[in-house]
Amino acid sequence: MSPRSPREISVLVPPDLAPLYPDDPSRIGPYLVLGRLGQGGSGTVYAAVDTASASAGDRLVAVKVLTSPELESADAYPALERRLRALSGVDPARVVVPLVFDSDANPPWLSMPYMAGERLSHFVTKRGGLGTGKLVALATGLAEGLSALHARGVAHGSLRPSEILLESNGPHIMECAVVASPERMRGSGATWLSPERFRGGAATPAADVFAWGAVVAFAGTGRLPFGPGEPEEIAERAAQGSFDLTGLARGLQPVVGRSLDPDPDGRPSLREVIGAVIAVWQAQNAVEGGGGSHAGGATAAPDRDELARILEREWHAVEPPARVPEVIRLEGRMSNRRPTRAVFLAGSAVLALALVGGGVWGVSRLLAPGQGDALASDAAGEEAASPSPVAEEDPLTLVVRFDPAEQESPESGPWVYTPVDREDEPVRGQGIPSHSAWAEQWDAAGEPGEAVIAPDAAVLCAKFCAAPEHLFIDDEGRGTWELTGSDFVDYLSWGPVVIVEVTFAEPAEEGDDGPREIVRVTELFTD
Ligand SMILES: Nc1ncnc2c1ncn2[C@@H]1O[C@H](COP(=O)(O)OP(=O)(O)OP(=O)(O)O)[C@@H](O)[C@H]1O
Repeated sequence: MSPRSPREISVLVPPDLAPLYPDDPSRIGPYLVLGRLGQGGSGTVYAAVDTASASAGDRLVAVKVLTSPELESADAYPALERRLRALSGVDPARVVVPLVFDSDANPPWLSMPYMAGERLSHFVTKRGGLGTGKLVALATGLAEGLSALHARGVAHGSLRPSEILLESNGPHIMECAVVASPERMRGSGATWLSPERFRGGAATPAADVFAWGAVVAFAGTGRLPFGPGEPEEIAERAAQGSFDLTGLARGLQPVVGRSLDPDPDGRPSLREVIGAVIAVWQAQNAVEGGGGSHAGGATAAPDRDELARILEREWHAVEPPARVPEVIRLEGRMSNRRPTRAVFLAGSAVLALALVGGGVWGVSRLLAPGQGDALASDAAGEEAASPSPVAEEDPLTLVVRFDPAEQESPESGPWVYTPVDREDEPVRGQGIPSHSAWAEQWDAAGEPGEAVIAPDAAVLCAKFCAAPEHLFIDDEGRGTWELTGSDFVDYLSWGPVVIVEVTFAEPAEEGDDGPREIVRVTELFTD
């Protein structure tokens, strides 16, 4: 057996992974794309590899490229960013939450843990309604997941059986990134839409409680609670509170019935829902001689231990098919957005024109004394006769723009940067701008140059660290999250444009005109 090359890694992939289409991306953000998991109304989901993960079992992620109609308007993107950021902080026990996302990308994408299991819709359609124990576990698990979302200010808005995954350790709520519009839901999704949502109302916690009731009724009976028919007929019955819960475990009928109240104010809170379902389980277990204290009740605080106990005792989920090991070669891992030479040259010409009148915002704060002068002389065109942008007067510290789309060799370098500055003070406290919106606030202030990035360079990033919980900016708008030069290089092979302050190493020898070495990078950003 020959030893595996360090450029190969082993990944456990699903046995039935569909191949990529010719136009599918081979790389999304930091991930290598392996195959297709499926396509829905809001985008395409790919199986992809997190090459940074050390364990074969955890390397597989699902990456969803969002192309939903809800994202067609420009103002949808800031809202998407806020929502993804909030979702990243949701307790992942019962909700599939984003690991990394890029809402600036075109199209935006998010990665999530790869989840194997069966959708509730398929499960019930194939096997009929769930038994009481499993139904109670599903009902509490979903209510717990919705509570976790609401605790972060996120209403799901489009909960339905096809977005509930029955996984080996319990149910999981999926598809939280984009709220399906009432128009999109009205077709086949009318059953799960509360009357106020069907009329076009916003996603709210009360509407999620309604969807919870409809899903639990369906899961318990195998039938649609408002019966079959055209969406308008179903909505009419929902608006009249005309549901049929025959066959649903008797103890659950009152709380499910109240959840389906056409009036949002008449619906129980999730806390009441959880208390009521726990009480049903405890009563049943007492009758059957099982354990369980009778401390539940419709308004008691949900008991996390009891929820865990219910799942442990009652959840016998479908075991997913075993994943198979696959060796992935990392060679040829390249950005999908490599520029042509023509694009780069065109960009340089525009930058040369932009030199005159370059501003100096932050230069006094961001550069050492005297370095602003060097930039000003660049702007006045004194460098025009110089053969190299890295001539002797170049400062050791410079504010620059790295645009991954301009990198000829995003993995091996040298890396192209453009000096930038700005005239105005950035407005703070207006929310976090996108990478591109932030970069546009900076003007070119010098010719592009080439540098190498020391793998162990100190890197303080703000937004480009990508994982939202890593966004730490100090009072001066500088990144505080520590990475290394290697991480920054990796980012340059896939990420959006970034504005950073770089510090170069002292030239080894007088007159050395090779690419300068960057030993420190600090991302500049506002909040
Ligand atoms: N985290 C994940 N892990 C594994 N597979 C996933 C994951 N997320 C989605 N999938 C799979 O990707 C496919 C598409 O899912 P997606 O939720 O985008 O579409 P959908 O539910 O079919 O339609 P819609 O977008 O209209 O809800 C489905 O087969 C789904 O099981």
